[in-house]
Amino acid sequence: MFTPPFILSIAGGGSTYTPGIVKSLMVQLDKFPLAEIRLYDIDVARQNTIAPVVEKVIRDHSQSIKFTVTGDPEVAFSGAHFVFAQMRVGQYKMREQDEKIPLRHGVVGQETCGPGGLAYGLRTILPMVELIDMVDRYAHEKAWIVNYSNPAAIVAEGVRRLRPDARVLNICDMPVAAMRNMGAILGVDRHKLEVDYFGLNHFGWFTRVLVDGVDRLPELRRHIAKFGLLTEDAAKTDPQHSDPSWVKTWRNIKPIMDNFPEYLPNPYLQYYLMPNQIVEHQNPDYTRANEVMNGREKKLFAAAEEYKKTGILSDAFHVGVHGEFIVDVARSLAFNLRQRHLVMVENRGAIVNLPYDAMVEVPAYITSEGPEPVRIGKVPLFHQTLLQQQLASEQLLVEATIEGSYEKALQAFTLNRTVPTMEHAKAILDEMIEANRDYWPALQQAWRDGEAVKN
Ligand SMILES: NC(=O)c1ccc[n+]([C@@H]2O[C@H](COP(=O)([O-])OP(=O)(O)OC[C@H]3O[C@@H](n4cnc5c(N)ncnc54)[C@H](O)[C@@H]3O)[C@@H](O)[C@H]2O)c1
Ligand SMILES: O=P(O)(O)OC[C@H]1O[C@H](O[C@H]2[C@H](O)[C@@H](O)[C@@H](O)O[C@@H]2CO)[C@H](O)[C@@H](O)[C@@H]1O
Ligand SMILES: [Mn+2]
Repeated sequence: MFTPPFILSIAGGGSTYTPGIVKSLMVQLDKFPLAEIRLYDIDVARQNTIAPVVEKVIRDHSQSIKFTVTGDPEVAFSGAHFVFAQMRVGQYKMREQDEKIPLRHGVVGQETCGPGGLAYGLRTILPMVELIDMVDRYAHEKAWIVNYSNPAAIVAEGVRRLRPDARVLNICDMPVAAMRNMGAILGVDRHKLEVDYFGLNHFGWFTRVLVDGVDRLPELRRHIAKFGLLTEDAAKTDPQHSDPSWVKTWRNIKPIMDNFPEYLPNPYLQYYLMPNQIVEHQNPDYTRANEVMNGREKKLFAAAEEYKKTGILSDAFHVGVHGEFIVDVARSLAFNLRQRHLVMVENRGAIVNLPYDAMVEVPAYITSEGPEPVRIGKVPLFHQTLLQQQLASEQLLVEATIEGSYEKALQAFTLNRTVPTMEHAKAILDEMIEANRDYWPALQQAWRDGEAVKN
C-alpha cells in the first residue's frame, strides 16, 4: 500500500478527543511511524485553542514530526495516508437540542439513539460525503479514512449509499469499552479477550467472551446479575466515565440480562428496551450534552488556557480505549496485520437473516484492503426483529436526507422504538426541522408540493 512514516490528518481537530488520540499515537510511534500530523476543522478558532496542547503532546515525544494546523482542506489532506474523522456537525449546541427536544415530548433524549440520533444523522451524512470527496481529491490514492464521527450507524449507511467505493472504515469504541469493563471484572487485560458479537452500531449483543479459548460469559452473567457491567468499585472501571449518567448506563445491563440472559447487550440497548425508565431519570433541562460541556470540554479548554499562560499542561484529557482503539485499527490497515476488531461492514450474508446491504457491526479481520467480516450465521428471531426495525429507521433517515423527503423522515422517526406514536414522531420532527434549519437539507412533503397527488 504505502510505506511509513505516514502523513496523518485529523478531521475535527478541535475535538475534545484530539489530545488523547495524539497521545495514543505518540506512545506507539515505533509501531505507527509518523512524518506529519495535521489538524483540520471548519471552526478554526476552536481548533487553534486545542492545537497548542496537541503540539505539546507531540513535542514531548518527537522533535521531527511536522505539525500542521489548518482550515484549508488542500493543506490538510494533500498526500495524506490516513485521515481520522471525528466531526461533531453542529457541535455541542446542536447535541443539546438533539437531547432536549425529544425529552420535551417524554421521549428518550440521546446523542446517537432515538430522535436525537436521527437528527444528528440528518446533519452529518452530507458533510461526511464532502470530507470523503476532499480526501479523494487531495490525499494519497490508497488513503484510509477511519471514522469516529457519529451517528456512526447512519453515517455508515449514508456512505454506503453515496460513496460505496470510498476507503472509509467506521468504528465505535463502545464495544471496546465494554470489553475493558469485562477485563476489569474478570481480572484479565482486555486485549486477551476474543469476542463474538453481532448487531448494528450502538445496537448489538456479545454472544461469546473467550479468554484462552474458554467462554467466560457465564461468569460475567453472574457478576452482571449483581453489579451490572462494572467492577464493584465502579469508578475504577472507567475513570473517564465516572459521571453518574455513565455509571447508570453500565448498571442498566443488569435489568436487560435479568430478562434476556443469553447474550450480553451493548449498553445503548437500554434506550430501546427501557425508554420509560430512562426518560424518568433524564433531566430535560440538563442533559449529557450539558454534562460534557461542563465536564470534558470545560476541563480541556481551561487546561489549554492555563498552558498558554504558564507553559504547564495539567492532566486534562484521557487516552483510554477511545484513543487506543483507532490507532490499533489504523495499524492493522497500514501493515495488513489482520487484527480482529469489531467494525461496521456491509453485511453481505455475514448475518444470514438480515438484509444483504445492511451496515452491521461484527468482528472482522482488518487487512490493508479493508475488513474481512466473520460469518455470524442466523440470529434469533427476537434480535433479528429488533435489528430489522432499527435498520429500517436508519435507512429511511438516509433516504430522507438524500431525497429531501419529509415523509421518509417521519417514517424513520415513527419506526424508531424510542418513539411511541406517529403524533410524537411528527411533533418532535417538526421541532427539530426548526432547530436544524442551518444544518438539514430541505425536507418537502410530497403531497404539499402536489407530487403525490399527480401519481
Ligand atoms: N464512534 C464512537 O464510538 C465515538 C466515540 C467518541 C466520540 N465520537 C464522536 O466523535 C466526534 C467528536 O466528539 P467530541 O465530543 O470531541 O466533539 P467536539 O465538538 O469536541 O469536536 C468535534 C469537532 O468537529 C468539528 N467539525 C464539525 N463539523 C465539521 C466539518 N464539517 N468538518 C470538519 N470539522 C468539523 C467541530 O468544529 C469540532 O471542533 C463526535 O461525532 C462524537 O459523537 C464517536
Ligand atoms: O457522552 P460522551 O460524549 O462522554 O460519550 C458519548 C460516546 O460514548 C461512547 O464512547 C465512550 C465509551 O463508551 C466510554 O467508555 C469511553 O471510552 O469514552 C467514549 C467516548 O466518550 C460511544 O461509543 C460514542 O459513540 C459516544 O459518542
Ligand atoms: Mn460509538
